[in-house]
Amino acid sequence: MSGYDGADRRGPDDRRRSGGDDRRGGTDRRDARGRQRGAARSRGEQSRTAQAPSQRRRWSDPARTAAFDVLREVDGSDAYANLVLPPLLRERRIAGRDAAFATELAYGTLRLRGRYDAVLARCVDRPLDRLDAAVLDVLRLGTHQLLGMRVPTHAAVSETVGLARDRVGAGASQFVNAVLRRVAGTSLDAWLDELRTDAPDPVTAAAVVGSHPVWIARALREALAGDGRDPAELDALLDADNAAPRVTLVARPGLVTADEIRDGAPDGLRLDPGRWLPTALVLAGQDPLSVPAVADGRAGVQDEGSQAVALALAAAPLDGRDARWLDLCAGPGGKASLLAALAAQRGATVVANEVAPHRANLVRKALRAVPDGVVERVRTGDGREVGAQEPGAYDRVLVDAPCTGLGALRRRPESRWRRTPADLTVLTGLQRELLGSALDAVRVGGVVAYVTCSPHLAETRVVVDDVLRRRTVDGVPDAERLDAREAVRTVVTPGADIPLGDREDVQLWPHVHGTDAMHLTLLRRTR
Ligand SMILES: C[S@@+](CC[C@H](N)C(=O)[O-])C[C@H]1O[C@@H](n2cnc3c(N)ncnc32)[C@H](O)[C@@H]1O
Repeated sequence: MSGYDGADRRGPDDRRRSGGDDRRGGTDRRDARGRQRGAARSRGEQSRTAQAPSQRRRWSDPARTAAFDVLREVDGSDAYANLVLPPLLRERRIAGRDAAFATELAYGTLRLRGRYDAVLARCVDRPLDRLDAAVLDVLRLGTHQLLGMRVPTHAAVSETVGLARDRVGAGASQFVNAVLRRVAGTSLDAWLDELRTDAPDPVTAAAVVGSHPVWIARALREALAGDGRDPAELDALLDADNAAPRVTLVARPGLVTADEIRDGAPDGLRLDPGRWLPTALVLAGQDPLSVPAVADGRAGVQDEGSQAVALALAAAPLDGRDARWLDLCAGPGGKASLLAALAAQRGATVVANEVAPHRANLVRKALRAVPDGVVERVRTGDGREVGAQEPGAYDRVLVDAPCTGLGALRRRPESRWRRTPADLTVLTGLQRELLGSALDAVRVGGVVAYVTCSPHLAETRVVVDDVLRRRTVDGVPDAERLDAREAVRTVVTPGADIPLGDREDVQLWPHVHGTDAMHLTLLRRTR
């Protein structure tokens, strides 16, 4: 081990100087194994043999530097990686394979941070929280290249050591070199066996190997069991959270069809049918905005699970008037636009409510292709007040409640490390109030869809049970559960045999359905 003590010895000017050279990126010179072909030559470096060892690899390559900068931004400013990385790649003109490499490196490292920290803790002679945070991020990036990507050991170590030298300092680079060689000395399978064996109990083992906080692994295991599934599926579920999700498009009914999207797509763009829904198309890798229908709002980017719950609300059986629909928590407008497209076909109108003004603006933008007159208004306000302000005014109401997002962890690489059990207390209180307001806002006989992108039982079944209990008079609640499975089955592609369990509510799962873990309960107001 080197004598590096974890301190960042360079001043900020040094850091700025070494970081200011990133615009050299943008060439498509990376080979399939993560090496940059001719990178040294393109930087005008001397040949390796002509250099003194201390001068070797003065610059790290742009893709690794970009991934490192994203990790620092996520760690230091609580930023969201998927908001930081794309503009950073554009600004530095990093494209093609380099962009794909930087994206996999940044997102994969963030997702698998828990697993890699457990490995690194076995290779470093002090607690990880005593390392300089930048050094720890460099080590995580190197470990992901070694254990999570197919980068050859030599390239992974030497390029990461170069990154450490550039971004942190020479002392750190020796330390990084020593630690990464220890990581590389054991295979991924052997590391995982060791982590599993050392864990105090099976859930902790699954959490460490599957790179989730233990409290989340425990909650997901309970949710699987609560949905009648085998808790042993936990490993598969955690694995699914660690895989990059595919980009799924929605063809908004009446505005465009899946076939029309395909016909209008640029040459060479691959669009496959969705797994469950006729409205869904899967895009292979490209920028969704290159699809004309996405650019003009007739289509959008939307997970198939999100499409399914919105379509199911519109398909739920309803007696009598079906003229006014409400989306109580609409921002940024994905489900509101799908509902509005359906409402246009059925002669209904939609009110979209959102508490955050900037997100209400996103809803307006998302609704731009919906025919005039269908959207009654986009209202900026607290959804908890709508029930009291407009009692019984709506025929269908969607409550897509703010939640922990534990069902969409694969989309937000860092979020699992930010969430805490304390978030549940705040969110579940809000969820109860929003569902109560929705039940007040719907007419007798009307339908409410309670939706979360979390399978956590405290956010799903417990909220619904509790709200119904509070609305009970003489032992009878004023709303009843409908069979949400039936509603979902009516909207899936004919012949698609979607597994939906044996409860009336629907819980989708990434490892089973390939969707986010969306929850749907359908309720009918009875009095
Ligand atoms: C899960 S997101 C909704 C996603 C949206 N339905 C879609 O498909 O694009 C929850 C939304 O609820 C909003 N929200 C939070 N508290 C709210 C409240 N008290 N009233 C209304 N909306 C609220 C959040 O700002 C967020 O935009």
